[in-house]
Amino acid sequence: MEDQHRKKKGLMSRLSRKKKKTVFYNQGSNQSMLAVGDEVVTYEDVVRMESSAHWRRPIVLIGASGVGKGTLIRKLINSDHTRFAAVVQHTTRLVHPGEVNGHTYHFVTREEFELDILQERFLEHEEVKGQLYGTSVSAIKKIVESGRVPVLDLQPQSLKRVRYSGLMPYVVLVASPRLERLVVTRRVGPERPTRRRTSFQFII
Ligand SMILES: Nc1ncnc2c1ncn2[C@@H]1O[C@H](COP(=O)(O)OP(=O)(O)OP(=O)(O)O)[C@@H](O)[C@H]1O
Repeated sequence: MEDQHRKKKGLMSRLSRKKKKTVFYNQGSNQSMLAVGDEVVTYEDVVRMESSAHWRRPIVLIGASGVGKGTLIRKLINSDHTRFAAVVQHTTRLVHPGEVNGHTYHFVTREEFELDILQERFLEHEEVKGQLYGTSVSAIKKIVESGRVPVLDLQPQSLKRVRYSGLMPYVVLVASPRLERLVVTRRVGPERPTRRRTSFQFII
């Protein structure tokens, strides 16, 4: 009996030792979304988190370029605008006629954008043709506060940031169908005039 008790105690103390070993990241503030080092977390406590009336968990899709993430996001949002919403990106590009600030994009100056980068306000950002585009934590939180579920796609390398952003998203990997299916369903049309079979292999 005592032997059994000692065995159990031994197991418990091994578990709690293991738990203590795992703090590799500074998780304190908003500033701390980046890893302190490049260590990989090998163990962490996991709890089930459901969406509630107070916190809608964002849905983040990841997957190869062209697999259909954007298409799925549009379908989901169009299925119920009162429930799901797209995340409005920030950009430094000029406003085009008919575009509305805060609706199409949050239009900001390069100085404002760069300040936001320094303050780690973006989950990810990129420069395309000399203009900056980024997905901010605040744009996602705004949707959550409106009682809707933000739906967005991110690069896999942004997952570490999203992990420490406090957003607690559901992350869904959009896997590709088989090559034969891709060739049939993504037939050449006005949208994709010259898609070759080999280019599908990048999606798989
Ligand atoms: N289930 C599907 N059946 C047929 N065509 C599809 C399907 N899903 C997506 N497509 C088409 O495949 C192309 C790529 O889709 P989409 O832009 O949604 O991919 P993506 O993963 O968002 O790509 P990226 O990350 O490069 O923006 C589009 O032309 C889209 O119309």
